[in-house]
Amino acid sequence: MILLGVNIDHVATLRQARGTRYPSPVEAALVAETAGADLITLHLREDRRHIQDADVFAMRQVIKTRMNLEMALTEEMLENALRVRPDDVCLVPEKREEVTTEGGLDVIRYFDQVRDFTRILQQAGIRVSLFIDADRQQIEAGRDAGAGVIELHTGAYADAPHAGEQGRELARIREAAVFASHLGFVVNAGHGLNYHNVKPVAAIAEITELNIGHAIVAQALFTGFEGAVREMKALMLEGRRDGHH
Ligand SMILES: CC(=O)[C@@H](O)[C@H](O)COP(=O)(O)O
Ligand SMILES: NCC(=O)COP(=O)(O)O
Repeated sequence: MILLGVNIDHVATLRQARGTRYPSPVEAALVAETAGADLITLHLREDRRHIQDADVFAMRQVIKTRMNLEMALTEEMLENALRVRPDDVCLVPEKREEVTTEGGLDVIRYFDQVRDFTRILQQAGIRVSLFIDADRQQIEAGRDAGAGVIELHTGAYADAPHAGEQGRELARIREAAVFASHLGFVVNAGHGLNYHNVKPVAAIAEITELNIGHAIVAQALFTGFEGAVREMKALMLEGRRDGHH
């Protein structure tokens, strides 16, 4: 089984471009669920460049599957999460000047804070995922911090300039997924996945869930949002079933 988390951040990007009320990320989330999304992911960034606080609260009221809130390691976001009570929180690094999430959370460097946030969120009944690079030491630090889920950052794989580099990055992801799975983690993956590169990642049996957003929202411009979600889910299931690409 491989689950699809549809990240609806960039529906909000289009709305924020003009400050209108449309397109609605909430409407997109409901369409995505109808189209086969197993959960909805949204990233409330500190700079509110796309998802707004109101989107998070509205989403909480209507999502029928699972709500996965991505957030930075800040007190503000922790308070937010405890108010909203998403099903999952994914702790991600944030830098104001970044175009998109550049790397994984440095669990080793911020160990105490990761451990404390993880405990507080888990005590509130929220499952905690750590968005990390495919790195054994980071995975082990995540275990020591008490997290039960990791999401492997697939950006380096997605951005690889040629097949050789892409193959090496895929091998790193596969090894990390096997290692983390043996440690008892639920292993997810995401960032930069699209219709051309998703199948090899979906073929990794230790991966439970892929979080995909930008490519789906982009495809929706041409085929509609429902079709874009259905196509991505179909490719993922194909990749998993075939076990190859
Ligand atoms: C953490 C992650 O990989 C995604 O949520 C990504 O951050 C999408 O949001 P941005 O495109 O704003 O980075
Ligand atoms: N954590 C990855 C995510 O939620 C979506 O990332 P992207 O597909 O928008 O790059």
